[in-house]
Amino acid sequence: MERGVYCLGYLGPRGTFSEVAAHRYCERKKCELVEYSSLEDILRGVASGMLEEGIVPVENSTEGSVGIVFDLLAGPYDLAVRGELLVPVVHSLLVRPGVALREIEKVLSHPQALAQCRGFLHKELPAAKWQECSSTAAAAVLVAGSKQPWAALAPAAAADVYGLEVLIQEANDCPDNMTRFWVIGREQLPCTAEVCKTSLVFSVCDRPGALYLVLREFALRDINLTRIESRPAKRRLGEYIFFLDFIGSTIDPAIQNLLLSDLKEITTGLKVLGSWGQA
Ligand SMILES: O=C(O)C(=O)C[C@]1(C(=O)O)C=C[C@@H](O)C=C1
Repeated sequence: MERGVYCLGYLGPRGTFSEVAAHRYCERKKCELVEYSSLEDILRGVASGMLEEGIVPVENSTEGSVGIVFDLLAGPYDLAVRGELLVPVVHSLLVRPGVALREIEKVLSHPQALAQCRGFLHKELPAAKWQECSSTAAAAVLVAGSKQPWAALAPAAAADVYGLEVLIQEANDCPDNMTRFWVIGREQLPCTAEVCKTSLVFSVCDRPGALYLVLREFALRDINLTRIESRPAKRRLGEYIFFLDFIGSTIDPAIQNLLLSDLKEITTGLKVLGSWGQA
């Protein structure tokens, strides 16, 4: 592939919500968009230097975190969070022209999308089977290429790309459905925006008050936390790592002191994922 100056990886094919996020991000810089069929491949592409950056979904307002991204950032890949974008997510039910709602036997989409439309599917298509695909647009491709009465949950814009029809405009259960995307690069960038966020992942000893002691450091400094979540440490059942986002930048000396000194002493492992301007 001929390489432009700046390659941004996203979850393809054309027509995904990730592509919407990628285009929004690229309004600010000239990008060459490179499509991938898995989030891990995007991170691997960034780590290997094939891509300058990748854009990945990390959190949805209905379904919560995209666990795989957090696991990969905490574990095998030493990558940096450099930005975030919030994208409104409206799932439409797409069919081949002429297919009616009562005929639909199977609904295809990304597992996040199926889950965000769970109520709609139970109510409107209780007998239809669900098939998970690598993305919403990948589901649209399969529906377009099949002779079966199938439907895809995908952005309405994917209908034009793949010659489908929008049967139901909005199938998501929550009207303000929104997904947060992170821009991932290799090195961390200094955040100088008016409001910065910083993300870290840490572990603590299994003893009373261990997590409290970490949170206390933030409370004492009047630092506002914006997200905290535990994920399995993948060693033993009941062992966790914690992901925490807060308002502040790693260029602030007080934050540097907190991360490099105070938190280091009361955690058993600490990795800063980066600072970026709040969306
Ligand atoms: O399949 C897509 O269109 C994507 O961009 C992926 C993805 C996700 O993984 O969360 C992005 C936004 C929506 O939450 C549903 C699916």
